[in-house]
Amino acid sequence: MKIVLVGYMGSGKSSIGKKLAEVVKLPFMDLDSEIEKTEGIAVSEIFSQKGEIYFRNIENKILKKVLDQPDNFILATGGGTPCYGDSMDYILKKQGVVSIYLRTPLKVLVSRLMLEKDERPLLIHINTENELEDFIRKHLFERAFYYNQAAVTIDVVSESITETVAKIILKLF
Ligand SMILES: Nc1ncnc2c1ncn2[C@@H]1O[C@H](COP(=O)(O)OP(=O)(O)O)[C@@H](O)[C@H]1O
Ligand SMILES: O=C(O)C1=C[C@@H](OP(=O)(O)O)[C@@H](O)[C@H](O)C1
Ligand SMILES: [Mg+2]
Repeated sequence: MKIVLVGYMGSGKSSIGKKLAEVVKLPFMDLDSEIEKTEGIAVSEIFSQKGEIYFRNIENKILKKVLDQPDNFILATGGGTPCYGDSMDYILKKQGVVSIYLRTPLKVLVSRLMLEKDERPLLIHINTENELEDFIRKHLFERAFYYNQAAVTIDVVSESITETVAKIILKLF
């Protein structure tokens, strides 16, 4: 089985994906790390040096490369991955792939991302918690159209990473 995690920034795709992969003993891949390996620079540097459009193109190409390989894996995508080009269709049509949307309440995203917003190029212009909440509310509204197409939705609420992993395993295996 190939598992692809989608969802907003801070929903826990990278942390939950890593833990899930350990538990089910499958290789873990993070699309952002794959992009960084290919480009030789950090995602934030790709945004600042080459721009978002360049990032979205390379993200779409590397997603397809990962999905086309024959081995099973757990893949954490980036928050924008399914929302550009034909990426979500490619995920949905790929044989053997189960897509999972980690649906996370706005308040939880705000509190997590307030602590980590400097690591995320789309949030660098944001200063206050109110600004962050407004930004995420609108952005999530636009992006939910893509996330909601995932085969499975897991409500993350505010339980621990281990609990969310257990929830995914119960639903899938
Ligand atoms: N229950 C939880 N599930 C997932 N992440 C959590 C949880 N509680 C706190 N976190 C923290 O929230 C952040 C989620 O970020 P990350 O895994 O990078 O998400 P994403 O890859 O979706 O942006 C991490 O710092 C993680 O440790
Ligand atoms: O939502 C987005 O557009 C992005 C999310 C990030 O990944 P995470 O969702 O893992 O933070 C990363 O791909 C990039 O900063 C853009
Ligand atoms: Mg991530």
